[in-house]
Amino acid sequence: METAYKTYYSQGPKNIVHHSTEELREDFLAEEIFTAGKVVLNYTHHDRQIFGGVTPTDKELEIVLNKSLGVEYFLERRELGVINIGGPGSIIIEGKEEPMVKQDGYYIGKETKDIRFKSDDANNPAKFYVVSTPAHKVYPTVKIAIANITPKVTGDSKTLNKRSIYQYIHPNVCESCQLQMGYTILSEGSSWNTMPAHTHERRMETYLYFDMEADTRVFHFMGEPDATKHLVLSNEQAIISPSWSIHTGVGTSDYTFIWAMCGENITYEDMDHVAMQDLK
Ligand SMILES: O=C[C@H](O)[C@@H](O)CC(=O)C(=O)O
Ligand SMILES: [Zn+2]
Repeated sequence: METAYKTYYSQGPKNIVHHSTEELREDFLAEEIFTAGKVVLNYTHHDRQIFGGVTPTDKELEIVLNKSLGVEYFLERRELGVINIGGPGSIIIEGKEEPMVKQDGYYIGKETKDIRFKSDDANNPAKFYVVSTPAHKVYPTVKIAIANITPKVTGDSKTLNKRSIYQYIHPNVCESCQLQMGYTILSEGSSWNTMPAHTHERRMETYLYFDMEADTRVFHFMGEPDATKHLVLSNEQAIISPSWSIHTGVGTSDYTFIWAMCGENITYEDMDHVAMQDLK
């Protein structure tokens, strides 16, 4: 059965000048990513990134997108990144099963036909965050464990932004056509991600915020640097950041996030840094 998705059309900075809070949420926020026993997908026309959650319980799940993408099978012309943020599970790729504990990831190359997602315990399901981008070359499928990544430690506790950036899908770890994906963990007492802020006109990005208590909120900021707006996010919600927008957030307590980018290049450092005096 074809997997449904929610479509988000592209938005330019002029569109959002008069957006109400509700309209901002409708155009940029994915409110529920992990639904027990289901595949939940979102399709943004910003660089045609697909992002969502696969939460298997008592049976295996797969992503079926043939008719809606106009292809024979999901990854005919796409690549896929996966990171498990839930209980232990496994991924079965072309019949070969690999265990996936929390923080295990995968790069799955174009032309992979059969991918199934499974949880060890239906009461503590795996939560596979998945991001797919258009791809035109086959690169090898690689399992990625957080323990094998040397994080980039950045920020400072004085400015409340000390954090470790784990680059999962990055040229240091594996090849990809355009997908870049990683996991950022804030140090205790730090609450700002991606501050100082940046844009990257050449790439869009999506963020998934998670590992939050029920009452914790992240104030996520978006918009052109001199016209920022915010949305309030709770646990396991995701947000689209167009290439022209900053993307930064501050939490009321602990949180973690996964970022995923695609566009013209895979040069992680290719950012347009915003000076503090230019933020409005
Ligand atoms: O373009 C790069 C992305 O925004 C993230 O990698 C930023 C991030 O993890 C952070 O600064 O906390
Ligand atoms: Zn960024």
